[in-house]
Amino acid sequence: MDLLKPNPANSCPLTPLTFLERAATVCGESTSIIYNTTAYTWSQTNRRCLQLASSITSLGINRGHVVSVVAPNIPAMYELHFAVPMTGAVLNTINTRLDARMISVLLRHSETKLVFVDKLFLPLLVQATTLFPMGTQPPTLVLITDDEVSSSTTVNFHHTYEDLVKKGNPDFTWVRPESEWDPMTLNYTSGTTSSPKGVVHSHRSIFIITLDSLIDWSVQKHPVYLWTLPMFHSNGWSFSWGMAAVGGTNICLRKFDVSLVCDLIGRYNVTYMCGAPVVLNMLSSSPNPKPLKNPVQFLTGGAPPPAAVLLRTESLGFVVSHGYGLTEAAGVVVSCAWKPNWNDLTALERATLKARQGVRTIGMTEVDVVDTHSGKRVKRDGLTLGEVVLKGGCVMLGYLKDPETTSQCVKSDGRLYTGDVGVIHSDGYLEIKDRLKDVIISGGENVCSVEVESVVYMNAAVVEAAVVARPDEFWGETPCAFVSVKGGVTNGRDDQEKVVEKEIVEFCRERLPHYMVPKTVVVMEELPKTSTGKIQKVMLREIAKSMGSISVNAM
Ligand SMILES: Nc1ncnc2c1ncn2[C@@H]1O[C@H](COP(=O)(O)OP(=O)(O)OP(=O)(O)O)[C@@H](O)[C@H]1O
Repeated sequence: MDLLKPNPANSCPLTPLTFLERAATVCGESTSIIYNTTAYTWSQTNRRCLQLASSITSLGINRGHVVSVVAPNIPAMYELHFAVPMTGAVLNTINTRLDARMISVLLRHSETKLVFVDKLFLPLLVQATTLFPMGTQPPTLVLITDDEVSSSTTVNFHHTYEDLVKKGNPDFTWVRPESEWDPMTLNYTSGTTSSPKGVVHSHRSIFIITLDSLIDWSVQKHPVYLWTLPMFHSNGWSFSWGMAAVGGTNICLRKFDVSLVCDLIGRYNVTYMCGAPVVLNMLSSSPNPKPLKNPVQFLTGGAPPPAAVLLRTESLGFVVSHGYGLTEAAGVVVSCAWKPNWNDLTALERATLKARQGVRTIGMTEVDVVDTHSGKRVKRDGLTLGEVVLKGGCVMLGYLKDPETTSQCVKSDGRLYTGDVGVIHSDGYLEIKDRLKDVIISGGENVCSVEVESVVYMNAAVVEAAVVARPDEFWGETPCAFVSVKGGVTNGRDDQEKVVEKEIVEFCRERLPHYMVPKTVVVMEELPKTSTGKIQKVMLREIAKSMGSISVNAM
């Protein structure tokens, strides 16, 4: 046995890029991408990506260079997930909801050499490059044109996307990673809790998360996948490469719009889609939502889905799976693995179980909840709070140019500390209670905002809810709920708002211990969201802070 060592036949670097060539062989004539009137087959997608990769190489892009993309979920965005790493370069998909200043910061931080920009975002990109300091070379821009977008440009482009595809060599020998640890992607985090951090993943990590996610979600061969999750959000949780692995059809769309989404589901017989809970909320709280003709698998994650929202969405025919993950782990690494006997429970009981984040996916080595300081695991009693830690092959290489923050997160005990607070139930299932930074400490008691929110969401009038700390002279902090309600409230109608506030406080009093009940309720038209659609608690905390202490005001 001792003589048996890894050999060249089994040490080839793992990379998800090999899925594409296989898809072209196995299902070359099947549809790979549909977007408006454009449709490609897998052999066309393979050829287009090779041609594009060869053209990108001819622009001087080499191993380790960063190539960025600012585009919505259109075919070019999908193809670049293969074409860029096929040149040896690192793919950086930039959030299209960021402003010019932030985009400029990210382009400089990543030392981006080339940017592919969708026509709609061209003015933003041009503005971002004008913010480069004098003497700094801005990246080369490549324009992605689209008949759906009518915006004229005065910028003189040397390259357009389709020209690069056309000019490229279909027999290009793509650049394989020298090691599976070679960097493949760079993603800046959403910036929910701090400034965005540049997460770098290797080919190995993306290979593992892609296969792991397909298995965990039981994705069958030849699915029809609707792109409702932005591909820029943690690489679309790896399903861009995943669809090539299973020969799926990617239905692309520029923008999430409930009626368009419902139309596409029916038109193409969509079988799978993903999105944050906010997407579930939009689908299920639109006026007169129509039940689906055929069930659609929906994977949600990125934020805690309230049981009430799960219940509403499932009643329309969506089969919701719930996963937990973070950019630093490349996608979904914990999921609420469903047990057949849970099907016998009531709809509300099922939704409550499904709102728990669950257990590690098979690709992960360890997921636990530990005391942040000692690193020791907490009791499995569903009550003892601790920090969620992870270990597995899809944990990031680290934050770009930030070894200090990397070592604060990937600690010397070999685990990634997520900054999320959770409990482990006696059946071994994890439940996230909050982010460390969002826990409210009221009169010495820890109040987990997610728990209060899940109760507020059960109120039939509520569309969105977020609970944050309001500073208080007596209690230290008190829970303050921000809500938006069905039909909204008429601007300036204080009496209407007062009724909503009173009703929500009463509703919570009947269902929560006194110290957890929001002492303040603020009704808003719509809650502010981060660029990935998460409710922006930082901003709500500022508003709560500016309201001052209730205890003093009341005196
Ligand atoms: N199913 C889920 N339930 C509860 N929270 C979730 C779930 N999935 C993800 N999250 C939250 O989202 C976080 C990961 O989000 P992401 O990687 O997009 O960046 P971010 O944490 O929002 O931004 P930043 O790190 O810049 O503050 C997790 O750490 C967790 O707090």
